[in-house]
Amino acid sequence: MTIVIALANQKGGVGKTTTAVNLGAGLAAAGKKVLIVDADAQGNATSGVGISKADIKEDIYDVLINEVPMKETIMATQRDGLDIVPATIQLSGAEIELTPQMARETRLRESLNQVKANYDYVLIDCPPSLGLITINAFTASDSILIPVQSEYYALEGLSQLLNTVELVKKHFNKNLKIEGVLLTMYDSRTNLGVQVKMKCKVL
Ligand SMILES: Nc1ncnc2c1ncn2[C@@H]1O[C@H](COP(=O)(O)OP(=O)(O)OP(=O)(O)O)[C@@H](O)[C@H]1O
Repeated sequence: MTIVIALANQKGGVGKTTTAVNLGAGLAAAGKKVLIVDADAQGNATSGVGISKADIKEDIYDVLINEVPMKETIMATQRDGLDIVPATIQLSGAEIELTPQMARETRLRESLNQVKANYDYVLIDCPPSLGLITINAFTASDSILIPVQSEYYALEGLSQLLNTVELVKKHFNKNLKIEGVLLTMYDSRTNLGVQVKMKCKVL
């Protein structure tokens, strides 16, 4: 059975993309079939797995807005077992374009449902916001892995993130779970690092 995990935190630069790419590559190296869905307009997961922007014909924007079947956007990477649905900067307009559309919260789930049986794991790299794209990711996922950077404002905004999870559970995906908090850029030699780790443990 396929496991779909969203990497999410509306704070920027906490390690969502780095985790998606490395977890994806690690799972593929362990013999699993993995699809990364790049849902961030910066397209860093796309370039992170070695895809050149010039080679992308259709991307996640076309899936969400133009209803292009996801299988037509999937690109193989150089690593066996690791595929990606790429993102480009055109995704930055998608939040606004999705707003008046029918089934705007469930579009990613519906398109993913057509391909996910081909994979053991699907990892969705979310943008640094709690907008419609992140809601689409939560609606399509079994669980959410929350990278938290070990820094001063690490836990700020986490309650908003958890509220969004509750709303998605209530309206679109009652089985959605929190996979866990992943502490990134942790330095055990600093008091701050140790304090953030303790706070994450009591969450
Ligand atoms: N575990 C880590 N240790 C050290 N540096 C890291 C780690 N994870 C990520 N970084 C670095 O932190 C920066 C931000 O990481 P990344 O792009 O993965 O974050 P992000 O949450 O996806 O960002 P955004 O919110 O902009 O999408 C990058 O320069 C990355 O190389």
